[in-house]
Amino acid sequence: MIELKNVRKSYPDGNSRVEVLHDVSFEIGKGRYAAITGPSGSGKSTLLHLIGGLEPADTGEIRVAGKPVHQMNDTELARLRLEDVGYVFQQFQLLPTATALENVMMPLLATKPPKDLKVRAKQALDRVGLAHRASHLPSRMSGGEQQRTAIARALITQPKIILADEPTGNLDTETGSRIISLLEEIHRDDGATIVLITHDPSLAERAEDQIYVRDGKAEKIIGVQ
Ligand SMILES: Nc1ncnc2c1ncn2[C@@H]1O[C@H](COP(=O)(O)OP(=O)(O)OP(=O)(O)O)[C@@H](O)[C@H]1O
Repeated sequence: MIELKNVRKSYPDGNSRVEVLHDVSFEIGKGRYAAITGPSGSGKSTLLHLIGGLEPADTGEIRVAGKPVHQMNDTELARLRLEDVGYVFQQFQLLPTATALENVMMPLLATKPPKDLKVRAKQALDRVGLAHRASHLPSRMSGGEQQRTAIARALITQPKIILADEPTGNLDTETGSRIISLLEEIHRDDGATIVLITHDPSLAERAEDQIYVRDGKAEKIIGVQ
């Protein structure tokens, strides 16, 4: 489902460039639940951005759902982000002036919205246990509720892959654990491939695969469960 081959990524640093990822190669199989761990600044978010087509790699090959991300133009990348991948971020990234329901509808408003969009958004909110919060603004919801809304927003496009960047980073331990249980449930019931960045070893251990990023390299530990 996700395949990286000899991927390199650098960023500008003054007059030169600093290479964050050197020659990274690994695969994550269809329907697997993988955790990415590693020290702060090691390149975990960068790796997720490359997989999700948010940023280009310098060199190497990236295939997502069988499609060559490294060869895509902007239109194809936009379609990948819309159709194949759902994102969940540490800071939730909800629109503050929109209700929970409107936030969940948002990804499909940019395209030709399906006629039953509102019904689908309500179902997605119900799925994450938030049917009763549909008309609330993010500021009137707890952190856990905001992250559930963000997960419902990721689910509205029925993505094959969910990329979650430290989704529990702004939550207390118990709320964070419930968010991880929800992602596990989506993985189990929908067969979605989940890639989770976490600093918490106990959360990483709950994943089927672990990818450890350090010194610009990624080492995969296969079949932990
Ligand atoms: N857009 C950018 N421009 C320049 N440097 C960047 C950019 N994005 C990331 N970096 C640098 O790349 C390195 C890796 O960043 P990244 O956010 O991928 O690490 P991370 O492992 O996710 O870190 P953390 O665990 O602290 O979130 C860091 O040194 C960071 O400063």
